[in-house]
Amino acid sequence: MSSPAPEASYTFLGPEGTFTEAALLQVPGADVARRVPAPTVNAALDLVRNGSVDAAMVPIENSVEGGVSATLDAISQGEPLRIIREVLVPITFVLVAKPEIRLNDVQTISTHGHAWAQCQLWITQNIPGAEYMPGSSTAAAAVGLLEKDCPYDAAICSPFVAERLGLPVLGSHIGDVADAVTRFILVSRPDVLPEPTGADKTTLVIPLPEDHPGALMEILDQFAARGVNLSRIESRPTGQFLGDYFFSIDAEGHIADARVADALKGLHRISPHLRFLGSYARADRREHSVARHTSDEAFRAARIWVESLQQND
Ligand SMILES: O=C(O)C(=O)Cc1ccccc1
Repeated sequence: MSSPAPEASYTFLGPEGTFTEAALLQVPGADVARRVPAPTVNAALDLVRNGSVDAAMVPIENSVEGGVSATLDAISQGEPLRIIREVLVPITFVLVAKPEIRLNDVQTISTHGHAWAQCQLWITQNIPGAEYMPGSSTAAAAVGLLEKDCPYDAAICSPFVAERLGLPVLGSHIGDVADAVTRFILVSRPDVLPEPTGADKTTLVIPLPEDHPGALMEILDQFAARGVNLSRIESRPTGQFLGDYFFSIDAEGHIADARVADALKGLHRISPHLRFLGSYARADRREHSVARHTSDEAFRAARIWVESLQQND
């Protein structure tokens, strides 16, 4: 199965109006599908794990701030999941406030941690000293402003949410980087493997084995030796004990490609508890070149040659 069935149902980091919902709406058919907002990434993934919905859209990586730790950790542990699609969304932030508040009055601001981190230059220049109150998403922070006794003055969200809620905009294009992009992933249960497209990505979670000097170099060598390029590598603590880490890696190619499959075999020998989180089409459709000696044909010829040598007759 290469994509969710036409009648598929979805969850996303909500409420309505998050950048994550905008990412979900790029999935064909999602605009007319059942869409269930979830309050956190973990809650969204649990709805997939317990079968309440078919797939969840969650943020994974930002061009300015890097990996979204909550997502990297949630997909790396617990019941296995599969990434079946990635979506890129250009991000533009606005500052909205309660109706009676002017820019000079803003003392406290709520938003998602990644949005806050990406607006630091504007905040420092325009409201130095403003205090941050963490929010579960940009849209949740904006909606909160409409509630009685909201404990903060302003929120950072998308222009779309500001307009829909009718909130006064005190600053537009407040992100530090004009063309920031966030990458989102569509996650399903592990019975789905999208077909290779020729421009694919494979995501892996590789625990760093204990008492294995040079393990990281050996892990990286599995990719290098087979001409598999990496597009993201991050280390995250497992939470078990100090110094216990796993690597979250995106590699170019699909598990159906011989060089990727062969790298996975090598990785399994070094770190047997590694997790395959899926092979799926790259959002930018960029194809990568494959050297002749790492092509499917080269691997096939090498296997046939060895098998012929192993025969006794
Ligand atoms: O809070 C949102 O709207 C999200 O979807 C998470 C997020 C936050 C900041 C940048 C991109 C995505």
